[in-house]
Amino acid sequence: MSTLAIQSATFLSLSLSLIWILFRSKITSPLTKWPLVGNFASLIFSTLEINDYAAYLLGLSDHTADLKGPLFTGIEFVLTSDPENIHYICGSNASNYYRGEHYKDVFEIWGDGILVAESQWWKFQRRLNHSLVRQSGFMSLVENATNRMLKDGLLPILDRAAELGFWVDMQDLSRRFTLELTCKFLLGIDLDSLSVDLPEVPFSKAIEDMEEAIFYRHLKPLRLWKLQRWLGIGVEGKSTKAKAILDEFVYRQISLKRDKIACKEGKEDEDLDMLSRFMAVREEALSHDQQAHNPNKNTSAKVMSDRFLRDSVVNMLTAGRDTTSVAFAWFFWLVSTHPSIEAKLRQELKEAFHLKEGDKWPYPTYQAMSKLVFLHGALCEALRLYPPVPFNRRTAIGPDTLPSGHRVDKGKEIIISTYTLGRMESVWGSDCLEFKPERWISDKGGIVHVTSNKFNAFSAGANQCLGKELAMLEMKMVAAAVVWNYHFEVVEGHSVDADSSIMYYMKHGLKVHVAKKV
Ligand code: HEM
Repeated sequence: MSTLAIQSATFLSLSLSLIWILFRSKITSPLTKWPLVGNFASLIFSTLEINDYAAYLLGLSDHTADLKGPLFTGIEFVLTSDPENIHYICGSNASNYYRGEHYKDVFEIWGDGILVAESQWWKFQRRLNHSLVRQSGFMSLVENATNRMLKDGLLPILDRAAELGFWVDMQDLSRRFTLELTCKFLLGIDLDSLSVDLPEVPFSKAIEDMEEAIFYRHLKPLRLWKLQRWLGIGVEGKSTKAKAILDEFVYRQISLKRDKIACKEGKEDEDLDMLSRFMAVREEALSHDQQAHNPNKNTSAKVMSDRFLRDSVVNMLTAGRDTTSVAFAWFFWLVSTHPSIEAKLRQELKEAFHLKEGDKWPYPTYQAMSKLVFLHGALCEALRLYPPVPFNRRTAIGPDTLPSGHRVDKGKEIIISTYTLGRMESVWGSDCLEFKPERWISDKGGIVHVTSNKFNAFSAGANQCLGKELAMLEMKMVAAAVVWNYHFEVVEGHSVDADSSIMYYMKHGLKVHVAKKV
């Protein structure tokens, strides 16, 4: 090698080492805004997963930090996990905050649906979806579908894995389970993705590809990812193809449902699925529109389009499926790695349903699930430590000062780190990182209710999750049946890490060996 090459290599490695030492050293705080790269310098050099990095930053800054991205990127936001700020932004001063100017662009998968809508259009959808999940018979539909999918889908797969000794990916199985269940109450269909050969479901994969692109849109300048989308390259290219697959599936379901309803013309329609109801609302809007003085012209016009049906389905599909499946994966992992808690969960099931070791699972009703206080605590703990939606964002409509004293200008984005909030010592105590279902049980044996500005997994205020009760019910029914029937052992060498996505997925899934208990 020539002397010049050796000198250049030495200079380069010395410079890199110096930069590395500067960024990693204690004298340089990650909260320091560097001239060109803003606060992102330390992020580039960090080996932490992004949510852990947010927790680390917030730990250094009393739980609120004003952050800036590299020059010309336009990335600038307040990151917070301060419960008082959360209460203020989502509750007492919520009227000064909205989802944001580019929100619909970033979350294009949701079209104009409830998860991205604002003002009157959001109110209309909120009322509609609320009435659908509360309609009589809906919970029984969910109960029957859950038990049937346990009996005919999930449990036979786990039995087979236990008998033949092969490992299964519990994250993948949970995702298939919640997909089947959501498709049942939303579209009234079975996909058969929980059959033993575990077939690929293209539109399910399409949703994951779109979610990956959404995550990176939070880290890239707007112009960059829009250019990538226009060029059809990288995750953006993948996301565009995914959208076409998803839309094709949903529009086909709408058309099939229309045919089905047409065939039943004149007969009483007993379908409880949400798509049938969205269609009925659309028909109603069409008939209202023919009246001369329809006071809700704007809403009606939106409801009348097929796009309304598409967006309603996609919003409910992603809201109901991904969140719950992520919660399952972390719950099963926590239980499999905490044998004393697994034993307490089994003990609770024995007492509640008069079971002895080896008894067959009785598939209790959903009302009976309210007896399971320890299970409730264990699920809340999983949601606290591993919230399926690890962050949420809002944008200031006008200038404001947060309770933490931070100024926010008009248009400033605020990112709420739900992940950090669940791990804060000042909120949860010195054992905040421990999996302790007992913290959710009162001295009298009842459930401890924690306000949503401290336990934010389902968000807070007006936009709080509409499916919270449904999700808790579904999780209890599945978790109880699985914990009673099986014990999981994580496959040796399998690493359980979080993925970079808007959902707190496990990067490599959850590979477990299954042992039968019954
Ligand atoms: C463990 C399970 C779940 C978690 C952790 C969860 C979490 C959340 C969060 C954090 C939000 C707020 C999003 C925002 O502010 O932009 C939300 C909203 C929502 N969730 Fe859930 N969710 C779960 C299950 C479900 C289920 C099963 C359904 C459907 C039946 C559902 C339907 C919705 C809807 C419709 C909204 C929009 C509410 C609005 O903007 O008014 N969720 N959820």
